[in-house]
Amino acid sequence: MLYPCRYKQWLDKIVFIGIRESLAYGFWHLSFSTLYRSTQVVAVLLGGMSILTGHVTAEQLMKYVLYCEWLIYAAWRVEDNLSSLLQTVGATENVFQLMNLMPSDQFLSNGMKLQRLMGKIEFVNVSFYYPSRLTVPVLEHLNISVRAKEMIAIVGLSGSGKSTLVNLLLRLYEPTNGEILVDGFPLRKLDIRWLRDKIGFVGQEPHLLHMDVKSNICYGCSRDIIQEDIEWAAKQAHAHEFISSLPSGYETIVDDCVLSGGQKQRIAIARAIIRDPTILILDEATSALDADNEYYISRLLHAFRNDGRAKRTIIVIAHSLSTVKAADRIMVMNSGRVVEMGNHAELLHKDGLYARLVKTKTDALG
Ligand SMILES: Nc1ncnc2c1ncn2[C@@H]1O[C@H](COP(=O)(O)OP(=O)(O)OP(=O)(O)O)[C@@H](O)[C@H]1O
Repeated sequence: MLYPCRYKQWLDKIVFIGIRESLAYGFWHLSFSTLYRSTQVVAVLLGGMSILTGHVTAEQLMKYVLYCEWLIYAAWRVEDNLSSLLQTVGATENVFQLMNLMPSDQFLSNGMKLQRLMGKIEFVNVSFYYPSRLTVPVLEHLNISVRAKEMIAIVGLSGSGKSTLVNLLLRLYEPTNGEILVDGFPLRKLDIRWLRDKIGFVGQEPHLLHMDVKSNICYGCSRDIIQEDIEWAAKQAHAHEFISSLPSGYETIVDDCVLSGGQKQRIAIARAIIRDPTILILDEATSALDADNEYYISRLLHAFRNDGRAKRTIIVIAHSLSTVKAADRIMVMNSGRVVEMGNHAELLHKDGLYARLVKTKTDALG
């Protein structure tokens, strides 16, 4: 009941401010119009009498009325502009407050940069609560070890903590307890920019920026990229064909509303693999793909797994059996804990949660 109550309080506040603003505007316009019109009436009445008595000429009266009108109109405009100016000053203050915010500590401190990242990942007794929900444990005493160049699939019921685990690995949050190690070094001691540069991440809802496809694919990539690299990445992600059919091919301007969910996901996958990351993380990155494209992406993961040169550590949160089967090991999560670990055949044989997930939804596990 806490959230609806707070929401209502804010709505009431907005309504109160809105009513006050409308009343103030109404009062101001009423008084100004009254003053404006009555000035004209008084001027014409008094001026008319003065013309009759011969004190002023009709021409002088007309000039007087016109000057008054201009003056009042100008005063009105000044007031209008002044109130816009005050609103702008208020908004600018907020913008400056945001600009003055300091980056978080992890960006300010210079952490370690390893000579070569191998991609070994360990979670040692990691527990985690989101700062906004300190009473609900999301991960509890997690102990995981992912070997360098291993492909791990994470499956589990919705809300079991799969994305949270990835958020911790990306250091978007710090574990409440325990330690995450990368190549044996504590994650919090590594240079976060350097580490993120070595990680390719595709999230559940990838965002495209309003620029051409080419720039969207190489966005955030620190090495020099040529057109062949971009096309190679797009081909790997099975995006080349649809990109080539766009009006200007790789130069077509796109954004979030122009492409379908599956097309955006394929561009995001191309964006992740063009960086040649040591660690590739896919969080439900194929959820919007049709069966054909899903199959091709799982083949790509297969290729990464089997080709010695392309091998990298891959963590994939997936809902599809074809992707999950491509993994060396499958990690099954339930209520923030790892409840099963093994390959597809071993887990089926175990007849636990994984087997149940496979049985209930033959091709949907995440
Ligand atoms: N930013 C957040 N603040 C508070 N609680 C959160 C936040 N993000 C997730 N949670 C909670 O943490 C729990 C785990 O969420 P998480 O997204 O990690 O699960 P998931 O297994 O990835 O689920 P799904 O498969 O539906 O994506 C859920 O109960 C969720 O409500």
